[in-house]
Amino acid sequence: MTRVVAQGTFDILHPGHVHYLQDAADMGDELHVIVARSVNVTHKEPPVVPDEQRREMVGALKPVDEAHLGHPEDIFVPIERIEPDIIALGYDQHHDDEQLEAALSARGLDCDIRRASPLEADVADRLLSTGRIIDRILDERSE
Ligand SMILES: Cc1cc2nc3c(=O)[nH]c(=O)nc-3n(C[C@H](O)[C@H](O)[C@H](O)COP(=O)(O)O)c2cc1C
Ligand SMILES: Nc1ncnc2c1ncn2[C@@H]1O[C@H](COP(=O)(O)OP(=O)(O)OP(=O)(O)O)[C@@H](O)[C@H]1O
Repeated sequence: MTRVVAQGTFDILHPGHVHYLQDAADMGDELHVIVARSVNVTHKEPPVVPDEQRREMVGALKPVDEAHLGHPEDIFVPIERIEPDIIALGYDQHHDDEQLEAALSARGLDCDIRRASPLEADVADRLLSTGRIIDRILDERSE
């Protein structure tokens, strides 16, 4: 039984998220997703959708066995509980693979770090990022 963890903000869902989660699910037998708390999304605009609602939507996706809300202060607490064999980072996630592996080892956690693949837009009109969806809403719905 290989347990995989994926993680991210997942504010407004789109097919890039589904692709990432399917890719992560294909790395093992059971997929757990850690949904970042709004307070920890500091590297970009914070999410619009509340924490628990994002967790609920991610948990409803086919590749996902269980969705968890992240810890507010210590990102290694959910990892200690879930005990994954693999952590699947998204293709563009800012975490440094080696630093993350070292921090996990320092906490006595032994997991493989892998990178998922990107889903690129095949037609110009596909919206494969939450930021692009929000930009489109602002363009088309503002007076
Ligand atoms: C191994 C790992 C564990 C994480 N655990 C948590 C957590 O417990 N709580 C949380 O708020 N975010 C957690 N995160 C999410 C990061 O904070 C996160 O990558 C970022 O805020 C989400 O941004 P993104 O959607 O642009 O990747 C975790 C990330 C990684 C790589
Ligand atoms: N087009 C995509 N292809 C593959 N993975 C994706 C794609 N878009 C997002 N992901 C992955 O989904 C996870 C959650 O991403 P996140 O919630 O930051 O969405 P986002 O659409 O990239 O957001 P934003 O546009 O605000 O940066 C990350 O691991 C990210 O790499």
